[in-house]
Amino acid sequence: MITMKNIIREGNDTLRAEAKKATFPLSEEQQQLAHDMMEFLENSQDPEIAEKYHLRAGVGLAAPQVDVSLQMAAVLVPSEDGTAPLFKETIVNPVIISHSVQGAALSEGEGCLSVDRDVSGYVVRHDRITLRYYDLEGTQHKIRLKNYPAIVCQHEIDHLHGVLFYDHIDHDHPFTMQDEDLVID
Ligand SMILES: CNC(=O)c1cccc(C)c1Nc1nc(N2CCN(c3ccccc3Cl)CC2)nc(N2CSC[C@H]2C(=O)NC)n1
Repeated sequence: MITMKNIIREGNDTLRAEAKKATFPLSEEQQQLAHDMMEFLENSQDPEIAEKYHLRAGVGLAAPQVDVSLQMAAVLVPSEDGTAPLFKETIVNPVIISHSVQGAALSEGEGCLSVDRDVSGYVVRHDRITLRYYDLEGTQHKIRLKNYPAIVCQHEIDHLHGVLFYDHIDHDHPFTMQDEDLVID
């Protein structure tokens, strides 16, 4: 299982590299990694397992964060009421093919499993995106996401291109955003 010791932190060059596009069929090893990444997110969101294994909770994990420079990320955004997740998918070779002009940012800022410090400020992203990606079988998908799931996917796609959330923060005006941008709780 993946634990925090497998997650690389700021300063590791892999976090700033352009990850390699996956080719299909994925290797057994790459398929196992996808499974392990999703399992990490599930474990991290379970208070008992997270406490037992000292896991930081996350809703997304990109392969470069476990030192594998491959364009693959696991996303598991739970619903408020604990029923079916808002979004659960392993996205391979994801591309944002269109997006809203309107921006959005998490009201509390963003955290990252690879950043062991609080960096405050609005991370303004696209509120709505049309995302093209491949699943583990190599089937192409084109979906529209908005608000929190859209923000999480943009955060994970950034990791595949060596971008970290605080690269987007205007440190002179960290809590300034356009009037039409949304603040998401
Ligand atoms: C500095 N302020 C903050 O971090 C911050 C502070 C307050 C609120 C938010 C909303 C903040 N922001 C933020 N909170 C999260 N979590 C909230 C708690 N949750 C969770 C926790 C426990 C069980 C189950 C779950 Cl689900 C896990 C996810 N996640 C992200 N990000 C940024 S996009 C990728 C995603 C990620 O997985 N990061 C590790 N940001």
